[in-house]
Amino acid sequence: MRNAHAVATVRKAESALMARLPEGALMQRAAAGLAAACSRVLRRTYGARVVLLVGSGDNGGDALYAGTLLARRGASVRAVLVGSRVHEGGAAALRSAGGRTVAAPREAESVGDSEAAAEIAAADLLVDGLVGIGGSGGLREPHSAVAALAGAAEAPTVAVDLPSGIDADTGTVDGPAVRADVTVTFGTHKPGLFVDPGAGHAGVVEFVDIGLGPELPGPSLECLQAEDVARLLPHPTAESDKYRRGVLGMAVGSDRYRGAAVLAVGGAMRTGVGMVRYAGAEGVVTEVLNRWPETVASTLDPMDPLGSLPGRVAAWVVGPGRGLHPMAQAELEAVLATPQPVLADADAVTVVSKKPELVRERSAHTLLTPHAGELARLLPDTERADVEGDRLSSVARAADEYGCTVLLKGSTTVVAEPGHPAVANPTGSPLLATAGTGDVLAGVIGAFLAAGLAPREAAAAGAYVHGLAARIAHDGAAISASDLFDALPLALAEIG
Ligand SMILES: NC(=O)C1=CN([C@@H]2O[C@H](COP(=O)(O)OP(=O)(O)OC[C@H]3O[C@@H](n4cnc5c(N)ncnc54)[C@H](O)[C@@H]3O)[C@@H](O)[C@H]2O)[C@@H](O)CC1
Ligand SMILES: Nc1ncnc2c1ncn2[C@@H]1O[C@H](COP(=O)(O)OP(=O)(O)O)[C@@H](O)[C@H]1O
Ligand SMILES: [K+]
Repeated sequence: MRNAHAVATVRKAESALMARLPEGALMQRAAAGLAAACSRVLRRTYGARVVLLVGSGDNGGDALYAGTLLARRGASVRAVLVGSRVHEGGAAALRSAGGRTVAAPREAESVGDSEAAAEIAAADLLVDGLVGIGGSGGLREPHSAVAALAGAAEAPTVAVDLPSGIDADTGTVDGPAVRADVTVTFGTHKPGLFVDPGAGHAGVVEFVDIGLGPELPGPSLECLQAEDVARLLPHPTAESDKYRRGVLGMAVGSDRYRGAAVLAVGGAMRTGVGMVRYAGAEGVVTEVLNRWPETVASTLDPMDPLGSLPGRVAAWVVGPGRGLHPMAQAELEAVLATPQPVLADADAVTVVSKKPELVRERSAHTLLTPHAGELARLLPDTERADVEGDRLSSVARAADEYGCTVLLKGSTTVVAEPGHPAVANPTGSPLLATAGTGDVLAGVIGAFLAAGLAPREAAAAGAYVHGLAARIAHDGAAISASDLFDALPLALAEIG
């Protein structure tokens, strides 16, 4: 598990730890880890040209002390000083180790022709110490101009604590920001390293333990790793039978959207569900049975559709491709009236946004799985762009408002549940941005719910497996939702 803490929490823990340690000890620990990571990226430190981008805070201080260690190992180190002040101790240490400092021009227009620009262009390695957790808002000038030069340079970039220009708590990016190949983060991960667009700027995230652990409370965000998912996955045993493995009720697809039913049922089947009890219109039942003959399917009686919904299920998936007509709404209400956990996706999310009490007043578990547009509908005065701009706060707000688990799909899938840390999925991939993959996801998570996983864990594990399956299915060309069927068992086997 990778844990992340909000900046305010990190600050508090750091001051508690600093009070017990000699002055500067934490920065030395951070710098040692940072220098080691730089050496790994460089492979050969001796003779390498290392350029530090140094802002006026302690993030710059870390870069300067790490640069000092690299200079002592034979690197040629230049520090480009950006901003009104510099960490004096760090700058003095670097100079005494043979490094040089170069001031960047204060005016953004002059940065491009400066000595600093020439140093950045000729570097073998750039170290981004412009701003860390003390950053607020988008990068100001001349930081922004220096970040742009770093982006245009050929050298790999190692970011100190986090890429400058990303918001540490949310991962939002306002204007230019550093794109790192490696981010070396100290004490704990920062939420913005796991959530796009910040995550996309961080590259490979390396963690340096500076001894903060005992001072930290529980995380605000978790990022599951393969071993965490392996612990969650249901594994059939000798005593298993189809009922114990989990029976999933599925009210998905319609005459208009038959594919949604085939995709969602397939997602559940290929994740190892014990049994799917499917209910739908006659034409859809035929399609589902043609592709998945193992489905236990019933045709809804047009005179009494609710009466023909299957019973004896451990969990429900409702909504994908089901439509918004009154009958679909009545069906959703009937399913939500059962005591089983319910995953409500797509059209069902839209219905819930108009009747929040359907979920709020439920005592059984509900998992909503909106994309950004659907989440915007769930929240008052919220546009899609607001959700995309701050995925973490938006999904947490929806979970609180509806008193249930919410999984927000998209560039980083994030799961929130009141009273628990949010979860960010690390396996997502833009390969999944194609019609129907969300239907498959609903089936995958439904299989986990039916097997007895709690909604937060089912959602997080489902997103992980789904993203990994997309990567496995991808052999260089584009993939479509049906390609996930064969890849899902491979993803599950890879996780173990
Ligand atoms: N506090 C501690 O105990 C430790 C802190 N460490 C480092 O210290 C960093 C935090 O240091 P600071 O609190 O000094 O803060 P930062 O160094 O992150 O940033 C503060 C400086 O950046 C400027 N700044 C803020 N937002 C800006 C923007 N948008 N554009 C341009 N300039 C901006 C501020 O005016 C200020 O001068 C951490 O990220 C980490 O790298 C590490 O040394 C480990 C120990
Ligand atoms: N840019 C992206 N990067 C990573 N994953 C994405 C991206 N865009 C969409 N996805 C994923 O693709 C799936 C799309 O689901 P959804 O929006 O419900 O589409 P559909 O209803 O067509 O199936 C989700 O799992 C979502 O997280
Ligand atoms: K930084």
